[in-house]
Amino acid sequence: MAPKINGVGVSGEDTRICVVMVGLPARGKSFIAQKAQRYLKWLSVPAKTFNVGNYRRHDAPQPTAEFFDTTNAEGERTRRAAAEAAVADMLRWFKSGGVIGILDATNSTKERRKWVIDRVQSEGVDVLFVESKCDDEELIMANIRDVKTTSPDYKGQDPEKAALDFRERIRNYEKVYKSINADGDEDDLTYLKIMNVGKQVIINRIRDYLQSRIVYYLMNLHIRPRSVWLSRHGESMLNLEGRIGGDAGLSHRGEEYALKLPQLVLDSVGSDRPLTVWTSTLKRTISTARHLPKHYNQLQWKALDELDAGVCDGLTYQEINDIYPEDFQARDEDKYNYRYRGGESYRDVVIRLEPIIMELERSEDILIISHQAVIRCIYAYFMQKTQEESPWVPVPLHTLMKLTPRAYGTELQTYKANIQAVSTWRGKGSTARHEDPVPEGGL
Ligand SMILES: O=P(O)(O)OC[C@H]1O[C@@](CO)(OP(=O)(O)O)[C@@H](O)[C@@H]1O
Repeated sequence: MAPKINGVGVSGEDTRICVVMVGLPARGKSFIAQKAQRYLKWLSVPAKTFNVGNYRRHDAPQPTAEFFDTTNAEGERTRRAAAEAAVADMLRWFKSGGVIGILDATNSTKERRKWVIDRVQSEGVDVLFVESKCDDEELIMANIRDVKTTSPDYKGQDPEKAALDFRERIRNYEKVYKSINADGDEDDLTYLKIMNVGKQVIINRIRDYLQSRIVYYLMNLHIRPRSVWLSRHGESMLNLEGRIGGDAGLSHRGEEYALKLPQLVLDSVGSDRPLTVWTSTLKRTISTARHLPKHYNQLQWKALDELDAGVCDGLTYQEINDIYPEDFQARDEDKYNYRYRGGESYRDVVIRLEPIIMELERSEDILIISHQAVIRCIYAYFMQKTQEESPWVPVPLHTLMKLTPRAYGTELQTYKANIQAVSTWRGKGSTARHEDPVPEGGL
């Protein structure tokens, strides 16, 4: 079946792309590869990263810098074998239905790039090179700090010695590194060159829809420190009744949350640095945001409105089960894909949230005040939740969540307002108005 992105089949029955990372060590290649994989999987595009370093570690678990000297024949052989094993695995994975394979390695010479093209294209897979070039010392240093503390190559070693060795390794790569098309003879390659993580980009010969989607996403990434805060609206009058959807105002306790939110945010931000606030267009989120400081910019997004329950809007789960028992059961069986009659599925919500994610990636500090289903979808993007898990993640009312992107994942902190609220979480099969207790996990 043709893969689908944003609900549209991508061009051709068998679009398969090998995204080949290029660049010196400590240039954020793995960060970019991981993010691209996460984004694509969130959009239901089968994507997988093949990290050549992981293959190399089988034979050379903790090599010193001289292993990476190109005059070291043994090192060269081992590295070549690791690249071959990674690409062979990737090609097998493509045969089993993979769509975007990401080859995470330095691929820093023209010869290596030529080899990858020959190997991969002969199997009918297109190649998109993504080079991360960086001469910003601060960024490089941050990456070196990260590597020396997190890389299995230096596990158990003195961090300072590790940093020195890693710098030496980089120098060995620098001796042979050629930026893509630096000599003008790689002009026929399809590539995206990102300088200093987004300050400048060069795009060459991007061919199809899916390639341009990947490129557009990567162009919007930045690595300046920032966080994203998520909160549901305060408890609503319909939440009290256990009714879904609608456009009700806040309950008394919901109003209390709205009043407490500015302090909760301030405690979490740790300074009066302003945030940009995004709400949905529904009353309950706008009311929740209304006591936030005036110097916070506020924006309403239709895309942040709650999952549309169609004919079930305003009903309790018990009423849905009574009137549409087959629908109730179908939703429990496949909650991600179930679309309410005349309404939406979680999959539909992810599709309409895609521009929000893109905008989030471009932005600095943002506070989003939205709804249970929408927050689950955004949370799934940052925390890599599967489609089976995400529609069931508990997202309690009156709780602020802070997500901070880090090199290899997202850090989560939660802040409880300590204002009571009903539970709107519902377990499989249940028709309870307010199910309690709510399982651990999520917020
Ligand atoms: O997908 P489920 O678990 O039904 O949760 C979504 C539901 O959560 C609710 C509350 O029950 O969201 P919210 O109060 O955040 O607007 C409903 O409006 C919505 O239909």
